[in-house]
Amino acid sequence: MKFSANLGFLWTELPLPRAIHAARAQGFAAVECHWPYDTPADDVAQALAETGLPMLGLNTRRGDVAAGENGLAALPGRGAEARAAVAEAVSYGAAIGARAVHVMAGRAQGPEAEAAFVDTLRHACALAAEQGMTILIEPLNRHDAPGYFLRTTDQAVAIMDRVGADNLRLMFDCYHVGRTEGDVIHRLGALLPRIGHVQIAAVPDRGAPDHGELHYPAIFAELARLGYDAPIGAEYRPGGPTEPTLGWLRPWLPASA
Ligand SMILES: O=C(O)[C@H](O)C(=O)CO
Ligand SMILES: [Mg+2]
Repeated sequence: MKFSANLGFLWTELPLPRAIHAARAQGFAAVECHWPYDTPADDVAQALAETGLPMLGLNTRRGDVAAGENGLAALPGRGAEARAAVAEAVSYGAAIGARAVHVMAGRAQGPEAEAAFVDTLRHACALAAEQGMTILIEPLNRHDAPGYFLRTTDQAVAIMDRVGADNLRLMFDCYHVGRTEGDVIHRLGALLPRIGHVQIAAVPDRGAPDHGELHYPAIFAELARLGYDAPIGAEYRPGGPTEPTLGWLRPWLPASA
């Protein structure tokens, strides 16, 4: 197994370029982030070049976070802002060589929200395809993201079918699936052809993937059996400095690391 450090949660006390170096020093094979937009893309690109780590993905902006917004793509009447957020993410992602953009749906419900989401995703997929990038959508659990449009993996598959784009994939976050859907190992196998990225954290506390309801050694063994060899995103809250929480990673590092 190879792992990607999610720098939206790990090493958040460091500026993003230094966090990329910290991830490399600890043996991660890749990095991913949430909202890197306050950091000049050139600085991120330089850190990636210095470390040799790929940037797997970044998120579209969420909108007015202070007002509780958590994405724009499924908000009826907000299509222009959603498209601008997609354009910004694809442009920033292209500048740093990122492989994927996670388009955040936002808090909305109902057929109009679904139509808005599908419309934004079709646009996003076309834009991302020009850069050879993938678009990801991620169901978020109701405890952490109340009111979020995209709730379940079944709903995500239905949306992907409706959009009908080759570069649209599911972000399968074992934490979110474990919190509300369960049956993680079975779902990974069933959804493998639709999955663009896998993320991990303990359930239910979202700590390091070494305790809690999900037994990650079994999940990693299943992913290996399925032939999944892309880096898995460590998207957990370390609750302090990251290094002391990395015991789970050590068995997966080469002996020299
Ligand atoms: O929270 C998550 O699981 C995400 O992956 C994310 O991108 C931000 O909500
Ligand atoms: Mg996630």
